[in-house]
Amino acid sequence: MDAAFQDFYAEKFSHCHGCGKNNPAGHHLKSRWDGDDTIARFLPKPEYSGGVPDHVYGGLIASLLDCHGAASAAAFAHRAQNREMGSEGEPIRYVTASLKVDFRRPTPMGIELVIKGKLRSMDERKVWVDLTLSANGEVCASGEMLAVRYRQ
Ligand SMILES: CCCCCCCCCCCCCCCC(=O)SCCNC(=O)CCNC(=O)[C@H](O)C(C)(C)COP(=O)(O)OP(=O)(O)OC[C@H]1O[C@@H](n2cnc3c(N)ncnc32)[C@H](O)[C@@H]1OP(=O)(O)O
Repeated sequence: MDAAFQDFYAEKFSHCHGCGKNNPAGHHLKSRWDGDDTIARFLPKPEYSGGVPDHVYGGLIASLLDCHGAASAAAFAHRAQNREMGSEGEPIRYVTASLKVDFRRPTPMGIELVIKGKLRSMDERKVWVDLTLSANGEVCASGEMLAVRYRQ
């Protein structure tokens, strides 16, 4: 499988609980291209249940959208410069400035979740990303992110 966007984060930036490869207790979310959009897949462990055992905890859903959106913003910004993540030159990295999540229906446990990102727009320092999280082909949550370029 192709390298994920997060595989190109510097070691010092790889401690995120949601997506950092250097966080042994973390989720290790991996985001990749899906045509012009982005995609990640994740199967929650049973301890991430919500109010009832067969629904996913909303905080985990927000976390998955957060990490996928920030990684997607970085990838979109690279492509806007006709580059890919990991290419030569200064890495372009983004942090989440704002994330709105709509929980549209309960998210079932025990099913691989599909998280997708779509570029809405970008300017010099900001990227707006539309996000969805689906199970069994149904959108369970959607999100809107503003990611801001991290000044190294
Ligand atoms: C912190 C992490 C460090 C490590 C970085 C490594 C990076 C590579 C690895 C990534 C690892 C995985 C990441 C996973 C995703 C997270 O979980 S990231 C962690 C959660 N996010 C944070 O902790 C971010 C905390 N906030 C901040 O650091 C600062 O507020 C920001 C977002 C960098 C912006 O601050 P700033 O650089 O001083 O820029 P500022 O002028 O305030 O804002 C820039 C523009 O954005 C707009 N803006 C800023 N915030 C907002 C907002 N909430 N709503 C609307 N507009 C806003 C401003 O109005 C401004 O617009 P313009 O005037 O340019 O039109």
